[in-house]
Amino acid sequence: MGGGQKRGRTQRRHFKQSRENVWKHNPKKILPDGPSTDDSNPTWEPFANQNTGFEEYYKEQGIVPEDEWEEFLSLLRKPLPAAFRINASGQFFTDILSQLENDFMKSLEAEVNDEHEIEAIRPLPWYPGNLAWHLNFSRMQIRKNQALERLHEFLKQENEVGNITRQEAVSMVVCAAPGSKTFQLLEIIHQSTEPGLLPNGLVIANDVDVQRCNLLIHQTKRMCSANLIVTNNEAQHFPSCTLTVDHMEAFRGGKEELRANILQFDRVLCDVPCSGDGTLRKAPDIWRKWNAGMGNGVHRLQVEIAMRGIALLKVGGRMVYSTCSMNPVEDEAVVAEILRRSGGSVELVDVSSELPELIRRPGLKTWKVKDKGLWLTTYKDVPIYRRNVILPSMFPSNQTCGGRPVSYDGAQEDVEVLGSTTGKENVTNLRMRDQDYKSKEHETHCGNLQNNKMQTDTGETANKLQEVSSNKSPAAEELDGDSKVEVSGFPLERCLRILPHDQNSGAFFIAVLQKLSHLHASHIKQSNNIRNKVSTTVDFIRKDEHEAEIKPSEDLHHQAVAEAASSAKLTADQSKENSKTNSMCSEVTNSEEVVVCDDGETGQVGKKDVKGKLQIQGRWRGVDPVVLFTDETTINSIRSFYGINECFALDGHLVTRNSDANHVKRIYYISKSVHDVLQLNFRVGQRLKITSLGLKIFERQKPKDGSSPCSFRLSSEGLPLLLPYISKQILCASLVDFQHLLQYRTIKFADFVDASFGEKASNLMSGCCVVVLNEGNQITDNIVADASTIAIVCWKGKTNVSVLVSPLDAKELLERLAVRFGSDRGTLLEENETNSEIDTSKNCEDAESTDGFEMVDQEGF
Ligand SMILES: C[S@@+](CC[C@H](N)C(=O)[O-])C[C@H]1O[C@@H](n2cnc3c(N)ncnc32)[C@H](O)[C@@H]1O
Repeated sequence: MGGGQKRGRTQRRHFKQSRENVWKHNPKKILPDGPSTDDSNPTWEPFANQNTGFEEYYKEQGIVPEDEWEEFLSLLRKPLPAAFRINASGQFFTDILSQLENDFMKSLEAEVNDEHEIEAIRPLPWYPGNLAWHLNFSRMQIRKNQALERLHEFLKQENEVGNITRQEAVSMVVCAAPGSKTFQLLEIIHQSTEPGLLPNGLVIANDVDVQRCNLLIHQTKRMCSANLIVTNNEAQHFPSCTLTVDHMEAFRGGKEELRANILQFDRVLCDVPCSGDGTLRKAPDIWRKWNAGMGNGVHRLQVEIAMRGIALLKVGGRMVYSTCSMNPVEDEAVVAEILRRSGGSVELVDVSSELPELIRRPGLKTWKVKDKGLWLTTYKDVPIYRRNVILPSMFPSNQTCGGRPVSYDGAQEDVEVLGSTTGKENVTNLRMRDQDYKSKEHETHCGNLQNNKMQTDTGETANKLQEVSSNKSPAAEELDGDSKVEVSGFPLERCLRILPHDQNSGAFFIAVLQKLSHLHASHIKQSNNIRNKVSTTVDFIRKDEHEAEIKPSEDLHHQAVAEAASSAKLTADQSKENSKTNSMCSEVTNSEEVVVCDDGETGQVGKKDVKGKLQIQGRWRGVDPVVLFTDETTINSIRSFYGINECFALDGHLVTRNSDANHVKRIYYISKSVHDVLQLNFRVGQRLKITSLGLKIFERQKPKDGSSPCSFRLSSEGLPLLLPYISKQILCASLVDFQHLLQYRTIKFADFVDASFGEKASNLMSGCCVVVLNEGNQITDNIVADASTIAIVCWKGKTNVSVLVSPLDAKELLERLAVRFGSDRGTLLEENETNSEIDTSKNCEDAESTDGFEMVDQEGF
């Protein structure tokens, strides 16, 4: 795997930047007032864990009642306890659960050191099946505490092999950390399918940052899923993969086929980029950096990404919008803007009865915006020269200077006089920390407002503009009297905010949205107009002639196309982005999934597509094209060598990143759902920039002596999928011989305890083989494998059998066998560590027993 090591180092460096590190060279002095200033005398000092700007901001926003404020701050200043989730689709998940419940929980009883907690380690009460766990120690404490050493080792190892995933407790509610939420989504689709079958669905995970894409690929590789595509597009311009009006001409009379050719999603998770102040406990450097402008700065992008998510959603589908920020400008304001722009096509779902054990707070109905030290309660107060930064959508009413909301007509309902709606009645089912919770700040605002209706005039606006032009700040004057506050009429209390002191976690914001009908083309156009209005400097979406042709009364398909059109036609605009994309790609030329593209050959497109393909070469340069692997000779030789049952389809399911079949090194298996998306992507001219897809199933491996008739070995990741369909090159070993193989890595035929096993092994064809653990001393002539079968990929040489499993995986498997079958764990593990030094590749060239990816410990333990 060329470049694995290099990539590992780069990733480590990249992710170390955000690590828990409270003693760090701090070149900037910390002002008591918040953000730092330049300082030529660098000091070595711990990160400040206070920022008066932060405190003032959140007190004013009223996200925490006054009597909880000290507790809130005190928790924010403590390191975040570690949390992890057991991979329920892992073969050993019940063993791991039992080890945690029966071994670690008991043995660590004495180790509690936190006044908030009575147990050292406990399952999260709101997460089903005891599959998510909370440790009352930060990762730093775990690393340093000797009593926790055994637990630390256990967590590290299980995390590395994919049996558990470190994940922040509150982010388990939904979505993906660098891969962990995607992993969780994959688990969900796999669990809903019978063992041994591939799910009908798929997950497309997208990130604009190619380094994060690579980390995500690494994390999700452990899930061994053929139903994943990782893309590297800008989310706000995520391609539609929808056949547009031009294409539709070619499909007259074939609407059914056309329907199948629209890429729309049942679920979308928008875990958007944010200021991240909900992660203060694990990233304390945010204390130093935080300022109110951070939230304002990402609001526009968040709205754009969320709206793109809505456009890509099927009618009836749901989207989760989430941030790890507590800031209402990034949270409620964005949700309100989605509802406003969607014009009744989207509803905010009441999820108050879900996960009743999870303590959460309702979303705010009112908030303010802070800019350059000024508190702004309404857009009318925004000085003209700040209007390209502070947008109407940041305020609860989205009211412009003209007194009208800038969105669709129905958005008028969004403006209410404060006091008329608090939304409190909608949140009675939530398990609140304080059932009567209602921010005192809110009450104050409400009280003040009841006598102060919102101004919807024009005269006052004119006065303000005059004041602005004379360089005075009308906002400052009005705020002195705290005379008015806007309140959103949307049911924003249905959003949830989780605060650190609710359950000793980080902070998180979640909103669940459901698409009720297609977005009206005019809303899309209006959104574009809004963008043009609010900023003359940003031109996100090119005007689209086809959009205007689509009549709202046309059939559903047309509406779906209209929705998608907002970015389907971005292709031309995206050429502007090319230089950026290309430079990103050039950073990853050594990676496994994203490598330098020598030619644009995809091998799968018709004449018409070739033109598109050449354009794509420019746009996606630096990314190897995905190519369906159709070389019949090779496929037949693989099928025949391993005796792969005909009912296991290979045709149309194998892809590579190399168009020259003779030089293909790795073959990936893709599900039918991934195949369909891939075909659609070819048809629309490869708009999706795919960095990885499917499951590595075969790898080229030549025996030194050329004795094996098959030049591809099985990959460990692909084995569980293929195993039930293999009838040749497969052996059944007793527990002791299986353990010896893992332990010594290479064993001569004559040295197996079970002589008949050695004999059968010697009779196999040279090359790759599979050794299955014979758990119940079954008759071994007819091996029936299923999802619970324990098996490893090996190599049959002239005189011996060697394992093609990484030393780490071998160690883990030995440990699991020891726990399950009660073998002498200590001896076996010690010996295994010694033997892992043995060169496993002595039988064959290119033997990659470790799969070559250096572990990144950022998200580990
Ligand atoms: C809060 S993180 C969450 C992402 C992911 N769910 C995770 O936890 O790793 C935001 C992610 O958005 C990515 N991002 C930032 N801007 C983006 C954009 N315009 N399009 C797509 N991804 C973007 C960042 O690289 C980052 O990985």
